[in-house]
Order: sequence, then C-alpha cells, then structure tokens
Amino acid sequence: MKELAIEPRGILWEENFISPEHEQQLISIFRHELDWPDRTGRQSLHYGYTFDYKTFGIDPEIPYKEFPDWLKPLIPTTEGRPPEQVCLQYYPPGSGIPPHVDAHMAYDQLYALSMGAPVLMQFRKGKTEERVDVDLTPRTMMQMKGDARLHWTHGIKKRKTDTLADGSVRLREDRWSITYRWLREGECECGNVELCDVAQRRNGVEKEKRSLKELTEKDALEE
Ligand SMILES: O=C(O)CCC(=O)C(=O)O
Ligand SMILES: [Fe+2]
Repeated sequence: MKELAIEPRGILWEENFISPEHEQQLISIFRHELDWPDRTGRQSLHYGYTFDYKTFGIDPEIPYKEFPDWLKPLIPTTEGRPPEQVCLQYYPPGSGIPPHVDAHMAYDQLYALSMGAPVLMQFRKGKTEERVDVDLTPRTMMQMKGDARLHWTHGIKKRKTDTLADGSVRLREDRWSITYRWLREGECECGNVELCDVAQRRNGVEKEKRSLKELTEKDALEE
C-alpha cells in the first residue's frame, strides 16, 4: 500500500484491490441476497464480533458471526491476523456518516474498501478549520493509521452531489463500503483529550478522583 502525499499523514491506498467484475458480483449479492435493516439512510451489517457502544468493547451479548463466503477473499492479510470486526455499509445517494474518530480504546488498525459510486470523504483536524477531501474511488482499499486514524476526524457529508477539486459537480449514487477493525491490545497512549476516548476517560477519572479527594478533605475540615 502506498501512502497518499497529503495531510493528514497516514492514509494508505491500494487501487484495484478487486477487479471490476468481482465488484459487480459483490454488488449483486449486496442488492439481492442480503437482509438489510429496514431503515432509510446508511445501513450496516456486522460480521465477526459486534461493538458495544456502552463499554467501547466487544458486546458479549451478541454471538460472533462467521464471515460469509463472499467476504472471505476481501479480508486484508497485512495485519498478521484477521480483523475482529467487519462492517458492510450501504450508502444510498444523499446519505453520509457524521465526522468521527473510530474509538481509540477498542480499535487499533482500520481499513475500508469502497465499492459502487465514488464519494468524497472529509478529514478534519480536531475542531479547526483544516479540512481535506479525499475521493474514495471504487475498488480502493484504504488504511488509516497515525494522524489520519487518531488525530483527524473523518466523515461523509449528507448531500446529493460532490463538488470535485476541478469544480465539476458529481451526482451521488449507490455506494457500499466494508470497514475492517482490529482490536487493540493494551490501551491507546496517544493522549489526545479532544479525540481519544482513553485520554478522555483517564482525564475524567482523574478529575473525579481529585474532586472526591477535595470533597473528603473538605468534609474532614468541616468535622
Ligand atoms: O464508508 C466508509 O468508507 C467509512 C465508514 C466509516 O468511517 C466507519 O464506518 O467508521
Ligand atoms: Fe470511521
């Protein structure tokens, strides 16, 4: 995989991860053979372990879901082990995903494979004005690491068209992506209190401990 020569650093790129014929076969499976949740906007199907948004870990209530046959050849082999979690998402035209960083505590490496129509993904450095659009072209496998993974948010705007760098306007069409996540061994040590759930939790815990200490000291004084 080659790294894109842009800010944020840490976007690795492999075009033609699958052939156009393979992509068409997959899209046909996605359209006709899968049971999608009955909702509008972006839809997701999970394989492997399921993420628990309450604990930021694996949801012990939901059993491991084996990778289906169509997914097996699409699993990256560059991390030394298969990902613990895989998510197939469908984006109807006009849908998107709000800016976010994928949880630091739960996940380490992140990859995403794009299929169907291209779409602009916006990377944003914290809450600053620094924004960079990356065109997610179909059949490309992207890896996010370093700054792109930890210190910039990423998202896809909800809109019907994308305006490209050359000024041309491109209509959104059906898009699918597969995101792959490897669980982190040990805690994230990046220390970014603005974006890292580990740093936030530690900060919160420390604050809480301090206020408890202050309270007990105050109580002791008042006694
Ligand atoms: O659809 C994509 O390419 C990326 C989706 C994403 O950022 C996520 O699921 O966390
Ligand atoms: Fe994400």
